[in-house]
Amino acid sequence: MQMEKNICFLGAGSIAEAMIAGLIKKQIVDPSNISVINRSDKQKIERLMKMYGIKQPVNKYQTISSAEILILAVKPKDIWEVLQDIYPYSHSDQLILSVIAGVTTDSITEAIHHHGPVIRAMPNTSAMVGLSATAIALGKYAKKKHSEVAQSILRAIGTVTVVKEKLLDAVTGLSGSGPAYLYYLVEAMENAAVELGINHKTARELIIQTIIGAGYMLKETNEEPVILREKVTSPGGSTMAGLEVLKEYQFQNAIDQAIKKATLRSLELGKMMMKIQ
Ligand SMILES: NC(=O)C1=CN([C@@H]2O[C@H](COP(=O)(O)OP(=O)(O)OC[C@H]3O[C@@H](n4cnc5c(N)ncnc54)[C@H](O)[C@@H]3O)[C@@H](O)[C@H]2O)C=CC1
Ligand SMILES: O=C(O)[C@@H]1CCC=N1
Repeated sequence: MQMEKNICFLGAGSIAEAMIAGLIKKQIVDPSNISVINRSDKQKIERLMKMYGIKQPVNKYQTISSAEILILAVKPKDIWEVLQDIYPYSHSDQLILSVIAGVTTDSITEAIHHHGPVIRAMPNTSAMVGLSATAIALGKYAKKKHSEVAQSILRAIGTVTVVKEKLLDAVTGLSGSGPAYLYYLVEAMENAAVELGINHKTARELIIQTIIGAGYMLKETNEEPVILREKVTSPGGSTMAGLEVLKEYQFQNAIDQAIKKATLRSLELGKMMMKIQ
């Protein structure tokens, strides 16, 4: 059943577009109930209107005040300006759903000057193909019914897991940024493959299927990754030789540090937002 709610996106970047595409493709919301406000880039809005049939707001502030759900999808550096601009038109009957890294529900609540429900989400760019791993956390005024609405919106772009808000920065470092770590790995695998004489197209096909296959193995077999790894690794074989090099270069330590640094950065982004206030 379609959700009969007016949704207004603030920010029309890649995450907003992925969400719009998912909501329409899965018929969760009728395009006529979606509007998008972007600071600049008229062409982008026109493309979104043409592609998805969404509405162009005639009056920005009327659109904001009549929306039942406001989705905040600008970069962290722009959120303070957005909240300053919209707070006189936002009200406590609206659900505010933010996908912005680092920015806490408390700081949003403080900036909008009312006690309406705020939910913070961290999706990832696999949202574009409906496969985001999204985590959400409820702000102090959000209830179960708001969580259900947020989850039905976010399920349009993949899976949704509810976590405590204090974990969302770690989620950002883990699964928000996670696709970038995997793409970085793919870049390295491709370079090595080409140097070894495999053509680029073949290398790409083999790597994609390897990643999909490993992902499915983890999901379908429920085996621990260490067990799956051991099953690939014959004693004295080629995998063991490869893994020894990864150990020598402290691969696991590098991943550990990357996730922790990304988590810290997410926290810093949130604190910067507090300082702007
Ligand atoms: N790209 C990613 O992998 C993920 C991003 N996020 C979060 O989603 C948010 C958006 O990210 P992207 O979509 O990648 O960014 P983006 O840069 O593609 O899009 C942001 C959009 O906001 C618009 N904008 C800026 N100021 C505005 C204002 N005052 N009013 C209206 N629109 C304004 C910009 O013109 C731009 O189109 C970020 O806060 C990011 O932390 C969350 C999860 C994953
Ligand atoms: O890099 C960023 O800040 C955003 C948050 C998670 C993925 N991209």
